[in-house]
Amino acid sequence: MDTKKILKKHNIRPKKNLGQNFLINNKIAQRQVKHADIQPDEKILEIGGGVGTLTQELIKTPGKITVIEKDPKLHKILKKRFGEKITLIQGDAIQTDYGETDKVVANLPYQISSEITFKILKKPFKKAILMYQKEFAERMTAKPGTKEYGRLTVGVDLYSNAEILEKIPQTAFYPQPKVMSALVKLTPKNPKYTPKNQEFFLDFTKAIFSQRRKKLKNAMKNTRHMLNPKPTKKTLKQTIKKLDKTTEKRPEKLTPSQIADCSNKLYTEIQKTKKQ
Ligand SMILES: C[S@@+](CC[C@H](N)C(=O)[O-])C[C@H]1O[C@@H](n2cnc3c(N)ncnc32)[C@H](O)[C@@H]1O
Repeated sequence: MDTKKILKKHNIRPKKNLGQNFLINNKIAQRQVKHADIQPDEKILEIGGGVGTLTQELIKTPGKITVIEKDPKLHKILKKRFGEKITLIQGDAIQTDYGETDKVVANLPYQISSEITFKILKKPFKKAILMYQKEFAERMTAKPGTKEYGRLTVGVDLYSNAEILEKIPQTAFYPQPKVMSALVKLTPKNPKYTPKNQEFFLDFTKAIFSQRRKKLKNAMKNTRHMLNPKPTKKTLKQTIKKLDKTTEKRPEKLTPSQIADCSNKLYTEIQKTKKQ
């Protein structure tokens, strides 16, 4: 069914604060669902159902579809359109415990891109096909040494391989967003090493990228207070010595593996001093 017609019929005025840029191009929704390659009985989660443009494609697959929608008015429309065919949750996807899921397919409300991405990544999943603002997608998939490379890249890389599938023009949405979008595929990865403490790693990454143009050793010294557990000055000095040449580089030039190595070594040293 035509998205604009449904919006008109229900007198929906798109809400900016809920990121309501509705997809009006069914072909894109179809491609998005095809990318997800949904198998019988797989648990599929859609975040932000809107008036159901993507949902109407998802229900054609053999998956078990769960849709979360925050806006009560849109929730009502989805209930009327899809009834028993889907599990429908009215609520905030950030706060809601949506249980286990195999695949996530969504045109995300862009203001929660970061928070919802990490929520997805931190739980077991097989694949996610997600629409983001193009700039955000480029930061997720950036290479070290580029201006887009940063803590988002490194954080996402810890859990998954991220790939831009296609760039999507503003005309695919109503109302048209100011910037282009991009469809991204996330697949979980088996890390070569597991950072001992993932939250520590994410804090460490945030800390050092707040000083991305300083040498790592100085960035680490300047941001000691941002870490939990916080290393003593002595522990930090010892770790920097052990890390040797890596700490002479700028954070923006380090690969995700090098950053994880630094974070792991620091975390291990902190644990050692705690035991003493
Ligand atoms: C970009 S629109 C996509 C709508 C629809 N899936 C489509 O493709 O046209 C984002 C949707 O997410 C909903 N939304 C915004 N914040 C949300 C949140 N925190 N939790 C769940 N849904 C949210 C909005 O109301 C809106 O329907």
